[in-house]
Amino acid sequence: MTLALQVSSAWPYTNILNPHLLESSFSLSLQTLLCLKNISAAMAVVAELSSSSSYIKSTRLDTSQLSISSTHLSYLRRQTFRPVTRPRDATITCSVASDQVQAPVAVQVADPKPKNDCYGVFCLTYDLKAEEETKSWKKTINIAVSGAAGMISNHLLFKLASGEVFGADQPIALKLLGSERSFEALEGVAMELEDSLFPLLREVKIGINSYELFQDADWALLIGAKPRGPGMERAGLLDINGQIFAEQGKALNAVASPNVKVIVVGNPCNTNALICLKNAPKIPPKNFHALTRLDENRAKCQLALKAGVFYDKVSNMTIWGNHSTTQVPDFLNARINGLPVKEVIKDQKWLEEEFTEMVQKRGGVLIKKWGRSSAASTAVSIADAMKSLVTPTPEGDWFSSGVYTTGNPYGIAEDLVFSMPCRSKGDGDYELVKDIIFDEYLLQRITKSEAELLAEKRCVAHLTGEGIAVCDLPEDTMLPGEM
Ligand SMILES: NC(=O)C1=CN([C@@H]2O[C@H](COP(=O)(O)OP(=O)(O)OC[C@H]3O[C@@H](n4cnc5c(N)ncnc54)[C@H](OP(=O)(O)O)[C@@H]3O)[C@@H](O)[C@H]2O)C=CC1
Ligand SMILES: O=C([O-])CC(=O)C(=O)O
Repeated sequence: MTLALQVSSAWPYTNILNPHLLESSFSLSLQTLLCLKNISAAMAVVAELSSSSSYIKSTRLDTSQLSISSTHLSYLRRQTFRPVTRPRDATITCSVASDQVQAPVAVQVADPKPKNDCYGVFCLTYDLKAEEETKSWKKTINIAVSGAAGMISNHLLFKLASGEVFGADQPIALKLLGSERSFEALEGVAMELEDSLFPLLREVKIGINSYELFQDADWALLIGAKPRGPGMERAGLLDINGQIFAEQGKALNAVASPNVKVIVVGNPCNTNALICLKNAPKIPPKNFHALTRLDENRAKCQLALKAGVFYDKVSNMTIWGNHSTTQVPDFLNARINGLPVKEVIKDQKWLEEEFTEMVQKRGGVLIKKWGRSSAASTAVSIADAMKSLVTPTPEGDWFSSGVYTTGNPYGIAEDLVFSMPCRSKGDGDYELVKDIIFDEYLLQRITKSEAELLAEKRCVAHLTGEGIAVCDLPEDTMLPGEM
């Protein structure tokens, strides 16, 4: 919106710094500052804005425009200012000659509809339809990301912004959710996004309020979660993280696009996804996914290594069940060069024991080497999971995703989020693959993972609206990253 102001030296520029006005990012034209008399006065203001105010996060001055971007509402709250309801984005223009002195006049609000908060360069307005190169682009989609200052996001956001997932004609808006703790880091992330000059990245918003950040989200990538600390019981982790995902489910239900696609990454991701969907009754349960694509990718890699082929020759790889050490990498239905795995790798013992355990515990082995959990490969797998939903699945193949079991054709207990084989037409939706074969070994392993998820579900009953929680989790299972 536009605020028309007449500015004079009698209107001290410190008013510009009024935190109530600074409720959101705004820009001042250089011309406005020239009202303060001359260019050196303007430069002095810039210097002072930069140095004296802790809530001014960056200033930029070029020959035509000074933009001061700062200020998230929540950030201001931390500065103990109590923001009042103000226009969110203001352009202050000056209509007086630089040497004129005038008394301040009343602020006129030209457009009462507030524009969303935005970060830095992403506050500039643009018209995609006005440019030849962007005229044919699709409508901008909103992608909300939680845990946006974390390690996985740090890889993922740049892949999304590059156009790798949605293509070169799909502009995107990133809505980055952090917390009090991570707000500064989130600003760092936003600055790096600014400096990357991605043509497709049209909007970036950062904040700590899921109801603001999830507004009209077309995709929600829920990555933020508390890691399991030393001495923490799995039941404790389920409860702490479950509360985060219950809250985020409510926020999605209230403000996201009704057909939002949700990918839950934060662990324990299957049960977090179940909690999230139970708290979002307006969104189809089918739209919720728990990320098991990393497990699929890990399994493909190990089969390729054993068979002595490159990993692009491995297809039809299903991960069944929970993203935990009970997950089942299905070598019965997988293929190498189009042939059943068992025709290529004849070592059944290796498949049942070494291969299976290697995939289940790959995350933990990596943590031992790296000193931190898989971040880059997880980001790649999130991008893969999204691409699998927005591009048609190649004929005869499928991908794995943790999805809602109700109506599944495999006899898996209803009302869980369970990794299963899916195919997509590329419309964001998926269907479960029907022609799957089972043997005793596979069924037994699937049953173990199912039992674990049923136990997790009982343990979070207080978060899914199903009564009192009872935690009888199996002792011998862990997250992939735990050792
Ligand atoms: N499904 C899968 O295949 C995989 C899942 N994961 C899981 O993804 C999640 C994120 O991993 P990664 O990015 O490496 O982790 P990081 O620790 O780098 O970042 C995670 C973010 O989670 C948020 N967070 C931390 N503690 C809490 C808390 N108590 N409450 C709310 N949020 C918290 C923090 O953001 P903020 O302070 O902004 O809230 C932090 O930035 C983890 O749960 C991890 O186990 C990891 C690898 C694979
Ligand atoms: O347990 C973790 O946090 C890491 C994880 O999920 C994985 O590597 O698959």
